[in-house]
Amino acid sequence: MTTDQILATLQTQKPLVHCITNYVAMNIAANVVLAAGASPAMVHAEDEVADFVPIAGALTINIGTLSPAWVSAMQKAADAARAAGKPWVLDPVAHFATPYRGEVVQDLIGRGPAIIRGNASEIMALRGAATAGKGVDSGDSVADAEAAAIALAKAQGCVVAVTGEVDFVTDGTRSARISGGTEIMPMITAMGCSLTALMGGLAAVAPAFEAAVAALALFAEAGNRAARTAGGPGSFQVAFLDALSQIKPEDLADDAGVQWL
Ligand SMILES: Nc1ncnc2c1ncn2[C@@H]1O[C@H](COP(=O)(O)OP(=O)(O)OP(=O)(O)O)[C@@H](O)[C@H]1O
Ligand SMILES: Cc1ncsc1CCO
Ligand SMILES: [Mg+2]
Repeated sequence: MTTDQILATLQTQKPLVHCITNYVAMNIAANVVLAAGASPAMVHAEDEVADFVPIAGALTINIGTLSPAWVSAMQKAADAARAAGKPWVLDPVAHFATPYRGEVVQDLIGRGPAIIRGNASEIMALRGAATAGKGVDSGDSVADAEAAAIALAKAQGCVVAVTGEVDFVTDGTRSARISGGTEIMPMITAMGCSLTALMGGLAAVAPAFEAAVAALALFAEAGNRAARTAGGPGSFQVAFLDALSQIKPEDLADDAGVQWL
């Protein structure tokens, strides 16, 4: 499927996206999913996630503000997604920062995500590479993470998406680079978390590799448009949601900014 077909399908089907994300991201991630045309639900109680996953089109798990009850819910949700044949997307926020985060992420990877989406430092650290990242923000370039992304995709049999100035997506065999967006984007918290939620929505209606590329192309185009009017990070966030809601499938038909490798 092409990016314009994927966006058109999302907007017609309006898939329900089950998001387990962090306290920082919950509001903007839900608004991003809605602006693109899908339907978010932030559901993280351990007693209900396994019942919610089967009614959703896809699941996303972000470990940003984890704690034991949340981790248990993430594990149950991931297992339910696998059992129901629903794709799920993992966002390994700052997993290298503490042993607890690292152990949780390794456990979740073992539960079969369809896509792992992280910034360059997060993806490099998943392959044991030294990184300059300290917390949730990346300290490394995407170019330096490409080899790790390919190795990770091959080892886990999943799609890996690395974000930064120019994004990189790979399934271990095919790869793509996506350019666009603006340097204002990393100045707004939870843009990456929101992207992960949107990627889940697109993975509900398209194969994982194409869905990941489509999510990045959509973010790049919305970022380009918002940068034309924004005066800084505050107004950019508002302009970004407006732009995302105004992008039509045909606006992405030329695949501008996507380099298929
Ligand atoms: N310098 C940049 N120029 C253009 N776009 C960028 C730049 N940095 C990040 N982006 C875009 O911002 C979005 C979020 O990517 P980023 O790598 O900042 O995620 P992240 O570090 O996981 O964010 P967070 O943890 O705050 O949610 C992606 O769409 C990415 O393409
Ligand atoms: C700032 C922050 N802290 C934990 S999660 C999060 C959102 C960006 O990843
Ligand atoms: Mg992040």
